[in-house]
Amino acid sequence: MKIEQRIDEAVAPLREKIRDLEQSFSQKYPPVKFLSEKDRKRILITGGAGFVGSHLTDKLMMDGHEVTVVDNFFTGRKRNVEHWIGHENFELINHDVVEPLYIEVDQIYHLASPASPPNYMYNPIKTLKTNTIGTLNMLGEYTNPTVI
Ligand SMILES: O=c1ccn([C@@H]2O[C@H](COP(=O)(O)OP(=O)(O)O[C@H]3OC[C@@H](O)[C@H](O)[C@H]3O)[C@@H](O)[C@H]2O)c(=O)[nH]1
Repeated sequence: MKIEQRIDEAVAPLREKIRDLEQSFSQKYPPVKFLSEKDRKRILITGGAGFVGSHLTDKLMMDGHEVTVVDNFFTGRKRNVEHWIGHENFELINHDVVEPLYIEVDQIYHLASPASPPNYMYNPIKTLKTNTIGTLNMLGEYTNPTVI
């Protein structure tokens, strides 16, 4: 094998890494208001990758809050919130609300549920667990929560 060919092969993965880095630096987020520490809330949205949750995520992020989305992606999709991934005010956690979650927040929007009837009936027992144990988990983990 020629030396030039060897060099090309060794350099190819580095070129790819540089391209990825350039892309991540040039990534633009939707415009976000600046909120002072006093006004900025830490908000948890369960089911935040779903239809309602992802629009709520957009609104609260653009208002300048810190948003944590918890979703098990049963019906929701990562692509619904992917435009926020990497933003300092945003976090995405793949988690099933039936399991406890320890996280300190000021407000909770609890939207994790298979809302549409076919999804609701796909596994009725799991749906019941999500709606009962999931809600209890959201209510129980916080000292002074506002759960909406
Ligand atoms: O156990 C579960 C079940 C569901 N989820 C998540 O909860 C979210 C629920 O979002 P869905 O889009 O299914 O449901 P939504 O309530 O947001 O909207 C739904 O009701 C209103 C209709 O107009 C919409 O078309 C319909 O999608 C999803 O992201 C899903 O993955 C969990 O995180 N855990």
